[in-house]
Amino acid sequence: MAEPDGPDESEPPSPVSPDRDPLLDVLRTKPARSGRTGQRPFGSLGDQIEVEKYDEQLAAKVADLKELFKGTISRDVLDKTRVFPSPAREFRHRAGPLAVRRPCAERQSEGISLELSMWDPVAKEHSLIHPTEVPIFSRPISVAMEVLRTLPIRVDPELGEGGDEQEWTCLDLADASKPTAWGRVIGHGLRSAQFHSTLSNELMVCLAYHDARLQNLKRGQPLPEEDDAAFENSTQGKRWMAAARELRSFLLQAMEAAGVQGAKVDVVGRWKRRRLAVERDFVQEAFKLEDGRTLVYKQPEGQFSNPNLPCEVNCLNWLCLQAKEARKDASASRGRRAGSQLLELHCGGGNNTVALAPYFESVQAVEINRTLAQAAEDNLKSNSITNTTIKRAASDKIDASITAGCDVILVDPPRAGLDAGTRQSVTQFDQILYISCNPLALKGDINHLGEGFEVVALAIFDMFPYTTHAECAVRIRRRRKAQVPRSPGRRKPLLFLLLVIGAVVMFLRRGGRLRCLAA
Ligand SMILES: C[S@@+](CC[C@H](N)C(=O)[O-])C[C@H]1O[C@@H](n2cnc3c(N)ncnc32)[C@H](O)[C@@H]1O
Repeated sequence: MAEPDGPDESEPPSPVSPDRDPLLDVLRTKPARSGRTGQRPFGSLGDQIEVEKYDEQLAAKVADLKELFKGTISRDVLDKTRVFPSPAREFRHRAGPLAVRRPCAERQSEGISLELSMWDPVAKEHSLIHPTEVPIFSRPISVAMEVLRTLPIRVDPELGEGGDEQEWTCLDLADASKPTAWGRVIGHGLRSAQFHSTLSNELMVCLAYHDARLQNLKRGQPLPEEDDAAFENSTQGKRWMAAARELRSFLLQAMEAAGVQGAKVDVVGRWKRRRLAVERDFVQEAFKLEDGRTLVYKQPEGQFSNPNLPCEVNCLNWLCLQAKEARKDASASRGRRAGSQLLELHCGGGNNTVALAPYFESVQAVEINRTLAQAAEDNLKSNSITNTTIKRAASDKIDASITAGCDVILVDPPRAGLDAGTRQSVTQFDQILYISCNPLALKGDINHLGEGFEVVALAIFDMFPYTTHAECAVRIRRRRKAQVPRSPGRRKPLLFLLLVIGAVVMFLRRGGRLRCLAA
């Protein structure tokens, strides 16, 4: 879903109730808000989440999606759509970046020291996030959000409500008579916070900072206090690390108090071209697939990963089944070895790669983003995958040496769908697996393949509950020659050829008869 190093595309879209804003209305009537994706903009978490209506809302979403795919996917396949619901609460393992705000005087007096807010593109304002009222975040994330609000972190006065320049002191939690030093360090320049958790209760909190001095520095140019050009050894870096360790221990205590089992917390600080991590700048995800394997994934800070992990596991299980089907299909029509080599584009950190590799003899995986390509390499190693090569490249710029021999392709493009070059190369494959977080782009790309291909399986994963968004996946195969429906346009040249042949035969026969008469 994410552009390389671009904005995080895994943000929660605006919650909507199905009767107010059905998908089709959004897709058909709203102008494209993010480039050519035609998608509704991602938005804030309001007060419209109705957990008790989850099933009803999902049913409406599925009906809308089936309606959308009518004419592109056969009736038979639509009827057999596999729908994978999400848990109705605590399903989101990513949140942010959420803007940090200084609370109004009234909230300060209630012990709130910072607020987290999100830009609401519908209301056109920042709306505050109260994780307890919006029960979609994983436990580690909601506990961390809640505790951050009350820790003595002193954010810059300019982040306050308009005109709220009032001074206030954040007192040390241990000694309520002393102002806290670590809270000042953590709060100084803090602009946003991002959260990333795992099913095994790991949590990474990433704090993004503004430092006016860095704006004008050239790449590689040090700050005055960076004696040996290393931020972590500068006074500022050391002070931040000490403060971040304090913060981490408060977060860990809060997890324990909330009964979050086996919690592990990391805190990362990010400035322009500078980054510090208390321990690690990634989380390690682990889960079990239906084929019995337990997979482990390193997910680097600030990079793409699917936000709804239960849905992600369903998606991987479905892909493994479809990989088997694609191979069976390919070998039935083209011989035993057909379908044994996979080309995967947009492999990211290797989520699908690691899951699918054992289902093929070899895999070539392509990713444009350097950090993700490296994470994919690491993930292959930690899962003992040896039949896969990762190539860092743009999907439309890969040469024949990579694609040679591959006859199954998997694509998982960003929200905009396939670019023109990749669309073209996909048509060379007999078996196509396509995962998409944008049904509209998926539909366009399937239609572009034309009549030579057919969708044979469709799955809907409810990756973004309470919104109009969903993740869809399809298996597409090239039709066998006899199955390709002839369009009237294609019949015309054939008809013409038959007429010409008929005329020539008639002419020859008449010529022969004349010669006979002359003899
Ligand atoms: C929706 S994500 C999927 C990532 C991965 N398959 C996963 O499940 O984690 C799309 C991925 O495509 C990558 N990407 C975007 N444009 C690309 C391009 N032109 N060529 C190759 N990869 C690209 C992004 O960096 C991102 O990792």
